[in-house]
Amino acid sequence: MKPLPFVPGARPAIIVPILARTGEAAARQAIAASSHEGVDAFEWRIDPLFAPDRREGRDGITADLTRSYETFARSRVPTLVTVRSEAEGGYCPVDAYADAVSAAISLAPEAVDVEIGRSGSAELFAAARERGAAVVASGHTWESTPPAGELEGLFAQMAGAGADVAKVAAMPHSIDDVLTLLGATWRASQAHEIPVIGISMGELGRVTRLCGAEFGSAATFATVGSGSAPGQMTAEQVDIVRSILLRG
Ligand SMILES: O=C1C[C@@](O)(C(=O)O)C[C@@H](O)[C@@H]1O
Repeated sequence: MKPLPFVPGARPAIIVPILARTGEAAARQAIAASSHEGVDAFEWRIDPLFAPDRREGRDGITADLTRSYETFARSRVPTLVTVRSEAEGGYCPVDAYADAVSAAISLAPEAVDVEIGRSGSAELFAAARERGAAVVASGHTWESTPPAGELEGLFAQMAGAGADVAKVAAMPHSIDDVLTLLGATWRASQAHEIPVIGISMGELGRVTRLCGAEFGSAATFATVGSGSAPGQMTAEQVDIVRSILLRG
């Protein structure tokens, strides 16, 4: 288990997703979540601001982002800013994706999520680097869990593209799928220099959110309040298991 470049400390990180329709609501959630000691990073999911039913326009969104990010920047907790596209289970239309990630990068957060499967991802990697943000490359398969070779190929593609962190999330339909994801995560953690994150979603995959670090995963997404994906557990629950596994 390698530590994330944007999180101090070597223990598996607890990342709390912040998902709200406005920047102001997101900032309020971040303030509430920062009082939990076990929280190592926020993931501000800004894609709801780019949803097709929003009417602010790009200038209004930029103003909301900039104003609200001040709260994140003042926090002791580092922030990963994520735009999840509609293609991978989020709210941002694919044709607005690159522009939305550019807006995320211009906030100069500690880290930015870039979906490896979107066109223009290489340029976004470079832009994030230039701004000093670590790149968390990501790939999600919501329908099923691909075979181990494909999952390992995805991790390798991310590492080869120069990501600082490689993250893969897949939906299981059986315990075999969960084991496939855990095995691929373990082998990727041994094969690449960068930290990897492997998540099996839904009820079946919950064990990967609690014990993923034992299989080489550097972080887990856990909630304070509402969550951002099926199967997420509370930060409190994950923190208890983490301290048991670390024998702390
Ligand atoms: O990539 C991920 C992982 C995730 O999908 C999960 O299953 O916990 C939650 C998302 O918010 C995040 O961007």
